[in-house]
Amino acid sequence: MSYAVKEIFLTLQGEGVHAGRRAVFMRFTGCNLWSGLEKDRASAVCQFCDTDFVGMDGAGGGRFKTAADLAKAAASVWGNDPELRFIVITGGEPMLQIDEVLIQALHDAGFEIAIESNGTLPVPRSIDWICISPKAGSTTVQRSGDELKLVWPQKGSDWQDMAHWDFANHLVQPMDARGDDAASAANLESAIAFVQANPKWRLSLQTHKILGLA
Ligand SMILES: C[S@@+](CC[C@H](N)C(=O)[O-])C[C@H]1O[C@@H](n2cnc3c(N)ncnc32)[C@H](O)[C@@H]1O
Ligand SMILES: Nc1nc2[nH]cc(C(=O)O)c2c(=O)[nH]1
Ligand code: SF4
Ligand SMILES: [Mg+2]
Repeated sequence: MSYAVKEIFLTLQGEGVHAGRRAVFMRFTGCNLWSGLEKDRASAVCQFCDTDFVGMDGAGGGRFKTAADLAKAAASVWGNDPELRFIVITGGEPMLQIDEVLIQALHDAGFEIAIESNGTLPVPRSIDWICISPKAGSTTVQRSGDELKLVWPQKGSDWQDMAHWDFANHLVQPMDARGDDAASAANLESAIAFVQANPKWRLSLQTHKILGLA
């Protein structure tokens, strides 16, 4: 199988438990909860997405024929130092494309692998760090992992039920209202109040946006 990749870039992981860590980001094309086209946003299952995952035209993007080719591209973005290689696989929805062959190729290249997934498809435990971000209106089948990251607020999401799923870390991340600063500020305030009331949950900020990183 081949892989459709939007972009591959070096940055710091902005979100969650690994925030601040040097990471290669590999963003796969396509999602099962939104086409990625603005004309479809209002009718999509997931309507708040902050990401362009359409096409293969980003930096380092393209169609990769083999897992080995893709792992080689990721290694070259990391640079020469083989130490502490860390890759975050995201999208779009990366589980539409990731397979064991790719996971093995990235491990062979020395990467510790993290994933950002909406949890609608099972995620293999061969991935080292599983972050699931459930979306209201979809069925989360992947109910275990390292990090549950709930975008907040989300009408129709049952966080009390989620708290019983098998995750090591529980985070709430304020919804970026994409240009509506007042709404973003209200979402942040609401997320802080939620954490103040529910000590099982921690705040995750999108620090890359604060820092002006990709
Ligand atoms: C773009 S998604 C790609 C991975 C996967 N499809 C998912 O939803 O988890 C990456 C992360 O950004 C979060 N996210 C997307 N739009 C957001 C927004 N407007 N505000 C805050 N977080 C957002 C998602 O919930 C997810 O945790
Ligand atoms: N720096 C940075 N950190 C991130 N963490 C999760 C992201 C994502 O889009 O999946 C993301 C992203 O797009 N950039
Ligand atoms: S599931 Fe993830 S990639 Fe898909 S539209 Fe929602 S936030 Fe964006
Ligand atoms: Mg992002």
